[in-house]
Amino acid sequence: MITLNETHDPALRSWVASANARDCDFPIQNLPFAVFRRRGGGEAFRGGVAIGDQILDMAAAAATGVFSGEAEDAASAAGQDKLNALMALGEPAWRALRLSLSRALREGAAEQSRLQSCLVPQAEAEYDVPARIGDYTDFYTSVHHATNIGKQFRPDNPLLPNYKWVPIGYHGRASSIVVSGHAFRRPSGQTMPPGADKPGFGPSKRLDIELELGIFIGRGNALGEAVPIGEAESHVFGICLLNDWSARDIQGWEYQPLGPFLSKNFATTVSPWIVALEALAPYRLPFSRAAGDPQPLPYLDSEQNRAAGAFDIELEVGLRTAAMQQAGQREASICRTNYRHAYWTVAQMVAHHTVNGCNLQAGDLFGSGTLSGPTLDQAGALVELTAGGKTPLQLPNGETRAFLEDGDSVVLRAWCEKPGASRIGFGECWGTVLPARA
Ligand SMILES: O=C(O)/C=C/C(=O)CC(=O)CC(=O)O
Ligand SMILES: [Ca+2]
Ligand SMILES: [Mg+2]
Repeated sequence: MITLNETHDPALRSWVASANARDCDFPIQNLPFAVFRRRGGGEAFRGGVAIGDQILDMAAAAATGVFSGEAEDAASAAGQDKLNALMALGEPAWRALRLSLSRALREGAAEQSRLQSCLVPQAEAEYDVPARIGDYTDFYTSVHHATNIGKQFRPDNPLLPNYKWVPIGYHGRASSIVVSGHAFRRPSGQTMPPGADKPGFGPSKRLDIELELGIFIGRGNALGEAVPIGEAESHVFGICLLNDWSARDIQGWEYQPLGPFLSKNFATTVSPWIVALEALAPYRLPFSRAAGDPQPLPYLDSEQNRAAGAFDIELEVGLRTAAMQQAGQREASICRTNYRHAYWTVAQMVAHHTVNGCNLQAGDLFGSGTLSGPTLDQAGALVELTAGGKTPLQLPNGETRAFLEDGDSVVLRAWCEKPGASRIGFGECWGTVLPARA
């Protein structure tokens, strides 16, 4: 059962005044984790918690002695240079730390005097990838994305017959996962142009985005032991934003029969902030199958998953070209959708990934898969939004885009909002395309 507790109370206010602003991503009800340091000072990276426009430095906060019991161990783990130790502690420790943080950051808290000096403005911070990611698995949980992109890659057979039975995924590459703000070079590779009789080589001409959420695994499972769906969420630390940059021309030529390879492993961008699963409790939704679709097999089905397996998370993609940036214009919104449209839930991903005995480890990352919604303006990739490049996007400054051009920056955003609960956000996930290496 998903239960709300005092940390979710929308009436709570923080002594960090900026956290009480109406559209703040990081009110006291959120309390997401990142790894950060002050920019340019040669400081060590350490864990921090977002509160308003500030970061509570967890290494400094733990040293003040304001945390006790289970929260004390969790607070020192949260101050390390990666969050793996905190992730490995498990759900009771995460809950204890969240409760202590919520109490210590509340208006009127006695801890204010000791924690005040542990705040670092987000405007002065830079971030690192928040965990040592041992393994990265990318799922394919939007049936709308699978159908749209399937029509382009496989016109005769867009949605393969396994889709509605198996939460499809592939093993991605962890080494090239970067944090928001990172610029990367356009990849070069082999492509087979339409009508050609042999492949060419060169910079990708169909560089794309994929709007995804990233799911960080907390406590792992032993090799050989499946995680039952009823316990799956206790292995999930939290959720971030993820952009799975994709070179569609390289993908189309290389992907059969083993799936994406060099078309996706040149860069994957994650947001610095990980929103704890507990913070998302007010935004849980029932999960069900449309009439006519098969019910999930028993190992992918539970009462809890049916009652509240899905999440109500609003998602948006913005594109800012080099010309827009030069003119001081903000990004143009190119897609707006919601995570509620996913065909498979987080719990089902964990249960499926481990059903054969595969062991997950603290800090492992799942991609949700591109989160396209049911209508085309809700598509989370350019290849869908532009019908494979045939109908380019018209940008407000008169430019058009079929696929990404050099100098383009893309930002992903997500937030949860509804009457009777506090709005919480995921911050931003930015990446910029640089020209291919000459
Ligand atoms: O349908 C295909 O052949 C490939 C689809 C993808 O691009 C794979 C992927 O990264 C999964 C996803 O983001 O949903
Ligand atoms: Ca993907
Ligand atoms: Mg990628």
